[in-house]
Amino acid sequence: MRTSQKDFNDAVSQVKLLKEDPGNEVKLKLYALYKQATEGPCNVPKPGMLDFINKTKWDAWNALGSLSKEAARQKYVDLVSSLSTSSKSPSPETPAADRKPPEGNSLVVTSEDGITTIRLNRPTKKNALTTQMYHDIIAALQAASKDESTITVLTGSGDYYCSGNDLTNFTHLSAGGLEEMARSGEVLLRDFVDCLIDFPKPLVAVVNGPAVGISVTILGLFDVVYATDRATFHTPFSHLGQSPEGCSSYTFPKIMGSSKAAEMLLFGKKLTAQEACARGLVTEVFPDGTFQKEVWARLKAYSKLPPNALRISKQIIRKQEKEKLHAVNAEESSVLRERWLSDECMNAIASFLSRKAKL
Ligand SMILES: CCCCC/C=C/C(=O)SCCNC(=O)CCNC(=O)[C@H](O)C(C)(C)COP(=O)(O)OP(=O)(O)OC[C@H]1O[C@@H](n2cnc3c(N)ncnc32)[C@H](O)[C@@H]1OP(=O)(O)O
Repeated sequence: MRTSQKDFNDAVSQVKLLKEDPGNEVKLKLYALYKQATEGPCNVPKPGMLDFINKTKWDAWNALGSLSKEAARQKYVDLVSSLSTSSKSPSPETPAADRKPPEGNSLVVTSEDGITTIRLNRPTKKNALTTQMYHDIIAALQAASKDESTITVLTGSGDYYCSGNDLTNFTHLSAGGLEEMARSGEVLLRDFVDCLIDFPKPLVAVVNGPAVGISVTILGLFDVVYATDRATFHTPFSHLGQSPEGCSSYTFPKIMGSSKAAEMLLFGKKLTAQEACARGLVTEVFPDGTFQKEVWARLKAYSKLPPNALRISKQIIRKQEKEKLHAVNAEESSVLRERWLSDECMNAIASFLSRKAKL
């Protein structure tokens, strides 16, 4: 059956009324089909490499090749109709457990039983770290260093611990363009990692699921790392045209030996929790079913230890390394600034944004 112009116009109006955001991948498909349906095959010049968003949209439109306007209209209408069906609000009978939890603040900080917990809370984005979240974690660590708690914990909500840097951070360009974005990224990264290096109390990572990128590299700066057996540890820097940060170029070889570190940091070998534990990056692995119960019981017991003794002991353990770690952090951050401006990195980010590549 042919799609009429009216069906198409109705579908265009329906998109504006969708109750749920259909996500970037679908929005990109809708954009491309709309352009093809209204203007025909893509014949406008390709946007520059730095113009991530418009380049991604152009790629999606261009990928439709010589698809006819009518076929594009039909695909657009079909896609919108599938979205309208799937985004109906849940009926009153839908059990609460089947509904998505509300996603409020991206970072939730709580203090209880002598433990300050900093929880990454963007489960639908696998707890990817936005620029604002780096600032908020710095502020939370600064507050935790002075509060009454004995131990500080970093963990995640949902099925992931953290998928690393939010790759859309690269698309928020200010008037200073990419150079300015890279410069401010360097400063933010250095401040964030400095804060972890200087953190005065026991710092524990409760790794509740897979960890990627910077959420893995900074583990070398934690005092204890507990992981569910579902966790994986992945540092795909070369795939992203980037280089290691979080002092991992120094801590990883020290923790696991240079060739095991190189396998992770150069070739992006993804480790299971057991492998990470065998290499010394993880302190202990727990079965997923009892992970939360066992870990929090253990931490509650540790939090009753005398806080000043813990603080002083941590200081003496870490003291010799601090200067070295700050120097490594400054160098890694500066190298990354240049990497972010490279074609290799820009192509990798553009590729993620256009959903051509998954790690
Ligand atoms: C200023 C400091 C800079 C510090 C430098 C740091 C460097 C790094 O951390 S490098 C590592 C960066 N991270 C990645 O490259 C991971 C990219 N993500 C993925 O490869 C995958 O999403 C996945 C393997 C983490 C999960 O795959 P899957 O289970 O199939 O789930 P989805 O891909 O559908 O993800 C759901 C949803 O979340 C969005 N998302 C996930 N990770 C990120 C991310 N790192 N940045 C931005 N967005 C992310 C993903 O796009 C999906 O969103 P929607 O399509 O809108 O649903």
